[in-house]
Amino acid sequence: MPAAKKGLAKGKVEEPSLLDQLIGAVSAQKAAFCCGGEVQLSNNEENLLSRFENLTYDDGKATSASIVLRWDLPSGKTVRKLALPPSEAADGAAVIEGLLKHCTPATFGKAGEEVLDESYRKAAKLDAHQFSTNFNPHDVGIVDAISQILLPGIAKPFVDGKSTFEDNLGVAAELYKLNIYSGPSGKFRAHVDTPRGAKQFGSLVICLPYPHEGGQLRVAHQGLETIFDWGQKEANKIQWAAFYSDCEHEVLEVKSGHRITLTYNLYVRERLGGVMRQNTSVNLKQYALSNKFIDALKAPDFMTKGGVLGFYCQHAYAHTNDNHRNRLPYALKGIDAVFYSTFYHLGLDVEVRPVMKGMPDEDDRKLRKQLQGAELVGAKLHGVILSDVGGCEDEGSATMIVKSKWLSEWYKGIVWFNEPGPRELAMVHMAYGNEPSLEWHYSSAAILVKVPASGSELRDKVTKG
Ligand SMILES: O=C(O)CCC(=O)C(=O)O
Ligand SMILES: [Fe+2]
Repeated sequence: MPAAKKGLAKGKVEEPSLLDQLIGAVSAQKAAFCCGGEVQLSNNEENLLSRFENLTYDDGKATSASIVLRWDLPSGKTVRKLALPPSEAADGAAVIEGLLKHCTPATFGKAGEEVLDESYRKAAKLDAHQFSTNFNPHDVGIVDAISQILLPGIAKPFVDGKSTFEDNLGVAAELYKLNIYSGPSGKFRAHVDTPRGAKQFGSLVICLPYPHEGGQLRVAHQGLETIFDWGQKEANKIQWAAFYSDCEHEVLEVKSGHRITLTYNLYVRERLGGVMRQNTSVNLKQYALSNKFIDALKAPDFMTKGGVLGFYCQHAYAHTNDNHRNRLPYALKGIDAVFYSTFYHLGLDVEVRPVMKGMPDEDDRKLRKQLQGAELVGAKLHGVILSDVGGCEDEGSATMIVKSKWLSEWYKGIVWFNEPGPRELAMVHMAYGNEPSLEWHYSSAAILVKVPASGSELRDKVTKG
């Protein structure tokens, strides 16, 4: 830590205690600037077949098949292949020499230009379009681990005009280069990677199983550093590290062998919610619901005057919690997501609203009659309403109090598909009586779709699709 160094130079201030150092290392997310690990290789076909059998990592580690690299020869007509770890029989060393022959020297970015300088970076490279591999960091849980450790430090809620959400974000790892740092002098001096666009937040390095010594990766951030030493004599595992773009890092000199790596750019991207977007990769027309609904709309006697379809969400979303409500509709899942996105993509007016079904018994007969078959639909999603109204006799019935404080409208004639699902506390107010007490009201999240009337422009548009 810089402060400690200054103190020591004067010979007055003592080294911070181990505990202080530990606290310093954990504070303000400092410790979560990089992560890494290893994945064992499995040569046994049976093990590979069952490698996704374990639900948790407590039950067994993820393993990887041995890795195959294929690359194009400059003519573009022939493809070469290298299996890793190298088998002696296949004369791995000769194949590596062949691979190196088809690589070009790796450059690095300096003041916006690609520079070749072997005193700074000595390595060979293939660009992502020049090779392919059966290895994918998603398969062995590496991308999930990065999402869990590095993403929270950068996933600030982003605003898309409608909602703010950070739980919906995930990590995309894009293959960037194959690099070979060969002994005795392969290296990459201390540098910071150039992010490729605003959504890149870090880099992932996968060290493939090939014998080498040295070539440690040093990653530094705010006075802390981690060293990843991947040298191995008997290459039997894949090792990896991921770090934020603003971390200084370097590859120390490789002493012997070849340090073969795959590098990936890490991007932050929407993980949940894509189904609800205009440019989704899901074809909503393939939902049975979509076609059935279009058929119904085509029938002249189906909701001729238009109306409202209602579907109570089947999953719980904490929709009256101020921190969570903005994530709807993007956090909808399962059948709720299918229902919402089907109608949304047909171009209809669809919203998630809180609904209070079954208001308390209403004493006032006139009001009771009026409200028969009506549901109280919240005007929008919002936090729990706490009110001190209701403590006196003349403050009206519970129904009237809720209606006056809980921003809502009465809806009659909603065509419901199902019964209310999970309920959340929506409003609390005083209740008049001998003893002071509280009255609690609950709402369910529901998806409401406005069905256009027969002959309307919108209905014609939807049916002609
Ligand atoms: O190979 C490594 O460990 C790091 C490589 C690196 O820093 C880079 O490709 O920018
Ligand atoms: Fe780098």
